[in-house]
Amino acid sequence: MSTDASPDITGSTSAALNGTPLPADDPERQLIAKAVREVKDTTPLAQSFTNFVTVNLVANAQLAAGGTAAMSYLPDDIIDTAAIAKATYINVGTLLPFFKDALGNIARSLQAMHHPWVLDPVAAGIGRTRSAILWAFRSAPPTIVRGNASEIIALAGIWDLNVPSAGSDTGAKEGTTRPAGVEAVDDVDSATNAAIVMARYLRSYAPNHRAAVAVSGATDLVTDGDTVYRLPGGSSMMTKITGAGCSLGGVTATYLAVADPLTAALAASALYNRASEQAAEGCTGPGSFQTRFLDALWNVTAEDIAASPIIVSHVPASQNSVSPDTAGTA
Ligand SMILES: Nc1ncnc2c1ncn2[C@@H]1O[C@H](COP(=O)(O)OP(=O)(O)OP(=O)(O)O)[C@@H](O)[C@H]1O
Ligand SMILES: Cc1ncsc1CCO
Ligand SMILES: [Mg+2]
Repeated sequence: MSTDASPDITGSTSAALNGTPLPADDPERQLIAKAVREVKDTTPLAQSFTNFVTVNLVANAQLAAGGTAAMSYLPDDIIDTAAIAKATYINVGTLLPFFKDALGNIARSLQAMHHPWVLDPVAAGIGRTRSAILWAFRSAPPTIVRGNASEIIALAGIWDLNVPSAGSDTGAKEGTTRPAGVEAVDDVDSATNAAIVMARYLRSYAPNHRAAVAVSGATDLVTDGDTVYRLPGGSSMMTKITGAGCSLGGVTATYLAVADPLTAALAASALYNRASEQAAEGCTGPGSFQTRFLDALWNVTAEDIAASPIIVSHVPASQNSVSPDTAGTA
């Protein structure tokens, strides 16, 4: 890895927002606006296998963004629904022993169908059963992984991806199995290298070689493996309701139903930032915040979402040789 002063493969040196603003006329902003409008116009179905704590918020958020929802827990239901849904969301927050084999089989079926899906690796690193399920996804991986920083670092460890340590030349792995519960104990920037290496790994399996990883936090990070996008803003009230991250994963799947993975992840993150800012104005606590947040998901415009502040940095060309083959894959 790099032997100069740059401590990670993005060239980012600190938690500060390194990089340059995404220009107002960048084509990616048009793609974001198009995805947001297309969801509102076409009401696409993204199905979910999601946790029992936040299932209602996931469905309501997908509806508020303009999509539609179907929650499935039977493997044959999920496969049948995948044939009619444009994308699927799998969230491993509340597992049962039965799912140990079922979820791996479902992922392999989705892979055979070339069906795009989003994984939220909730609490990655906690429990042998969850780790076995996440391991099973390694050879039939999702199109997008969306999690908090600790989950992304832990999943990279479970998948044995060769994530270079920030500031070192050793190639040592970060966060091999770091248990973090459902809440992050790492900041978003510390998951940058894990996110880049993971995105490259995902895209090596994607039918059209397009994939993305989204890391949520005070400033969200989205990468396709070549470019890192940081999306500041939002409201810390998001940490006072359960399911902000889970429903972000569901809405990411809604956008994935109509858009490429990078655009879907950017659109969902930007929508959540703008909607949570709007919701925080005048809320009196978590209850009114959640209600106002659903209204804001409905009311924020495609133009507002596409005009969001986005900071871009490119993975240094010298590191572009990092590939799934050298990233610790089997
Ligand atoms: N301190 C913060 N300030 C602003 N926005 C935040 C903050 N923390 C989280 N968010 C936003 O909250 C949403 C969920 O991110 P978070 O990292 O909390 O997910 P999570 O840990 O998976 O959540 P959960 O597991 O509770 O569903 C994202 O839209 C993110 O931008
Ligand atoms: C609180 C909680 N426990 C398992 S899943 C979940 C929702 C947030 O991830
Ligand atoms: Mg979560």
